[in-house]
Amino acid sequence: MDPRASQRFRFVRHGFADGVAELVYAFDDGPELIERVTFPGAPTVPAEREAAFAAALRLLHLVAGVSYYKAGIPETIIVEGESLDEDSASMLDALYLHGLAEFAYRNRLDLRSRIAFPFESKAAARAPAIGLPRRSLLPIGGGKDSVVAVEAVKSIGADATATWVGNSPLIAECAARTGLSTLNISRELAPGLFELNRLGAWNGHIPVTAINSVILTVAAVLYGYDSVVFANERSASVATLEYEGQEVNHQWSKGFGFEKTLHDYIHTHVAADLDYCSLLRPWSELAVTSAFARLGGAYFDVFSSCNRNFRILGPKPADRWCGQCPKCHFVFLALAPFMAKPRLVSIFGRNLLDDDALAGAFDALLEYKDHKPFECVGEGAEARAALASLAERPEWREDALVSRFRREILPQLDREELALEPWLKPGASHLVPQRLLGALDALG
Ligand SMILES: CC(=O)N[C@H]1[C@@H](OP(=O)(O)OP(=O)(O)OC[C@H]2O[C@@H](n3ccc(=O)[nH]c3=O)[C@H](O)[C@@H]2O)O[C@H](CO)[C@@H](O)[C@@H]1O[C@H](C)C(=O)N[C@@H](C)C(=O)N[C@@H](CCC(=O)O)C(=O)O
Ligand SMILES: Nc1ncnc2c1ncn2[C@@H]1O[C@H](COP(=O)(O)OP(=O)(O)OP(=O)(O)O)[C@@H](O)[C@H]1O
Repeated sequence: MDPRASQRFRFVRHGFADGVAELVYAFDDGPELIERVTFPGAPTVPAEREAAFAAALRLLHLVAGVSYYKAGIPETIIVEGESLDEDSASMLDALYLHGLAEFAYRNRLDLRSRIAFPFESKAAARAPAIGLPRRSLLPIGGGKDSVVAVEAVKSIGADATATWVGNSPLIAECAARTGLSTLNISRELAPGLFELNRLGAWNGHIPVTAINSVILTVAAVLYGYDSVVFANERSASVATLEYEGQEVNHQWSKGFGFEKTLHDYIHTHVAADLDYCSLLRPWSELAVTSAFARLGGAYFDVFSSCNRNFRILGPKPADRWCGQCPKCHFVFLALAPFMAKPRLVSIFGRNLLDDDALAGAFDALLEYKDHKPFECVGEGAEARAALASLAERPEWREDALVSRFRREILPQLDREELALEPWLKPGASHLVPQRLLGALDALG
């Protein structure tokens, strides 16, 4: 079937048995697309958590549907067997619209009039507190951000479990290195999606952090944790570009807007005592790389931020760092001001700032003659501050791209806007609960 020609996207049903969540979708009356998420050693849900678990599972069905909806983007969305309240529908409208903004921009589609989740009731009853134990799930993505958050939580001795979704051996190695208890949740996308892709379905970026966030929300209720503590930095809230009045942010579901929406939604619709937050929210990318250089020594040989490692189907890099993608370029640049040069070069296998062929790639990171890449990279202004600081250091200033920056780009910039120090100061906004505020202090 051709999902592009479909009229309806259907949330068919969801269920949970033997630790496996089954999430079922379909276009029109076409074949069912079934995603499975496996929670290892799942306990029986205690009676006082049953309603919260059902609400979290339903939320997962609705949020994970974005992977499938995007294949056809039909006119009508149908949620079978239940009715949504207005808050749920508007939360989902926002997630699908903003989370698919890059997908829409790159495919030249306008989703603004198309995404409308149906709703019936005005408001749902508020979820009660369910006595969740005081311990945290800490998601691990294999890169520097989660390492920094983990080390901060460890520094205050809080009870926490390193948790990851998917079967990446690289993430497993990082999680083991934390020394915390671990939880690995498996996620199997519906095989039919890959077949639809092969046949020419719409494809592109989806808000995967939202999906991981809700998988961990289900896990928190199931196993008994009172907080899901992500490691999304302040810089993630800044849009990649603006187009026809709409912000397009590759990292939308890592941004503060989504964090606040999901935090509030979980409190009102899942469990009043389950917190969702990001420990790194006050900090820029440069503050995080500076903290990683300080706290992350035990992970230097196992971490990687290169997203090409995390493909399900596509080829993975031979080494931890492909050296070709914007994420490798940005992380190299953002670590350089804070790490001894030989150490940094040995992590990446070569000096990326001494390669003329990467001039255009680094220009985009600086937002010089181009917009920021569609990747998880920091703000153009912080990339410029990092490069300006290297331009003053004898060990870096003669390297090809630093020297080119000094000659060609630096003279066009306002030097007052190139200081590194302001980027190392925290912003005010965060949703970190009282119990974990000490971990926030540990990063300062
Ligand atoms: C690893 C990666 O970057 N994948 C993106 C890539 O996918 P590709 O086709 O090269 O290979 P696979 O990852 O094997 O995926 C195969 C197809 O499966 C579909 N799919 C996959 C995962 C999923 O959760 N939902 C899906 O629908 C999709 O059709 C794939 O083609 O390109 C795709 C198209 O642009 C992207 O959708 C893949 O992105 C993954 C969902 C992914 O995990 N990406 C993260 C690395 C990522 O982008 N993280 C962001 C977080 C931003 C946010 O707001 O959440 C970041 O770090 O900035
Ligand atoms: N497979 C995953 N399972 C669970 N959480 C994940 C997974 N991948 C990423 N995350 C979480 O999503 C958030 C954003 O991911 P991101 O890739 O920015 O972080 P990271 O891998 O820790 O650091 P880096 O920016 O160096 O890649 C982090 O909190 C991270 O822990």
